[in-house]
Amino acid sequence: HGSPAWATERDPLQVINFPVVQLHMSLMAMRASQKDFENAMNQVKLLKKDPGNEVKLKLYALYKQATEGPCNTPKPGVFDLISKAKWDTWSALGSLPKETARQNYVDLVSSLSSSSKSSGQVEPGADRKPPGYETLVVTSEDGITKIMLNRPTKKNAMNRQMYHEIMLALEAASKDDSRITVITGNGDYYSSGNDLTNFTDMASGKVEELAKNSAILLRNFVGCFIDFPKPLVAVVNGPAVGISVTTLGLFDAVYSTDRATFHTPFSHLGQSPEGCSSYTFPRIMSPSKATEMLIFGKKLTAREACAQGLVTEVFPDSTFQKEVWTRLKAYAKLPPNAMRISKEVIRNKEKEKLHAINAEECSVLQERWLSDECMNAVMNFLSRKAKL
Ligand SMILES: CCCCCCCCCCC/C=C/C(=O)SCCNC(=O)CCNC(=O)[C@H](O)C(C)(C)COP(=O)(O)OP(=O)(O)OC[C@H]1O[C@@H](n2cnc3c(N)ncnc32)[C@H](O)[C@@H]1OP(=O)(O)O
Repeated sequence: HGSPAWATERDPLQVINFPVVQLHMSLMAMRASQKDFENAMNQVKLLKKDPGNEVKLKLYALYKQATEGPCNTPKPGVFDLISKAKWDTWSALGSLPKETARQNYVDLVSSLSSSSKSSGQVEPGADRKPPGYETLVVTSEDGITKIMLNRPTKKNAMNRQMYHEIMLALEAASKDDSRITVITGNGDYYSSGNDLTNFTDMASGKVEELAKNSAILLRNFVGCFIDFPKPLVAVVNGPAVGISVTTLGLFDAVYSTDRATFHTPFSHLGQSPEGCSSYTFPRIMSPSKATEMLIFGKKLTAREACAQGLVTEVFPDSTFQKEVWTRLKAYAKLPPNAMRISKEVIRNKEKEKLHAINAEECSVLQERWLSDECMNAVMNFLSRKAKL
């Protein structure tokens, strides 16, 4: 975990990369003195749990408003995401008086300190808890390990952290005593695919090195799906885009709500297929149907994706969760060794081939990421000129 620059500047925010804690704004009527304000600044440095970026931005904005007044500095450029987020939050405070900002800052820190103290108490058995994830919620019950993508406000876009955490969660699930592993999304999307802000690092130079490292990350990520030993099921709770669609070809079953759509707009983004889809999709759905999706970016409805064989079964959205989980719980009662060995028999013949395809796709993409076509498409999205 690398701390972003804004967390290490001389702001009153010094810590990062712990799970988000719940924010409870205190409505204290008392006015905060300068001394209270200074105490609060010191308290922030002592917080045991990171309050999460949203709260830290709020703290930053209140601090600036309390000490400098309304924001009147120039708006940072589109690629300077962190400065822009700070600027946006400070600007949003408008003409809030300095005293009120100071009071709000003190109240906010006080609520964080009490929440940090109460969550610091050790629960019985806490030492047996699985490691925390920032971008996922991972649970295991009834023989099923559920890996839920958990960035709903970003439509579960996959940032670097999420790629790493999915790999870790799959590794853990392959070894735990569950029989089936499920990937699903929190909120209205399954996933909007690669987080396009992953590209903003390219603005900081060393682009070839970054593209090379990203290709390694992608290859390892897809490799985890190719090698996963237990039945792997996608519970597609909403629209799916990009890499969240292509990897479906490596799952053992894909259950979808009728609200979902399946979209791989690689040409629109100046990119090319990954997740072994250049191999799996033509086999699953026919070469020409795969062309429509992977080259022309045709978006499929869930029913169309089912007719093409990418989706195993579609359920009405109103009964989706209930029906799918009832079915999965029944499947999870089947003998685990038989399921694992059957998967081996079905998949092992293809494994070597899939790893070779994966390597080739990643090396093509490494070049694509450096192309004008790709950079223009990403910039259009980030500057709010384009959406899918
Ligand atoms: C060299 C660098 C390489 C990088 C690292 C490589 C790692 C491996 C790469 C693997 C290759 C993968 C390829 C793909 O997956 S291609 C697909 C990429 N995805 C997209 O192009 C989708 C972009 N998003 C959209 O078009 C729309 O957001 C969407 C249609 C999905 C939803 O529209 P809607 O209007 O309903 O919602 P919002 O746009 O308002 O979204 C809410 C907030 O979520 C943010 N968001 C959504 N999707 C993404 C995304 N993919 N990347 C970044 N951010 C995303 C959106 O900006 C909103 O944020 P704010 O509330 O802050 O505005």
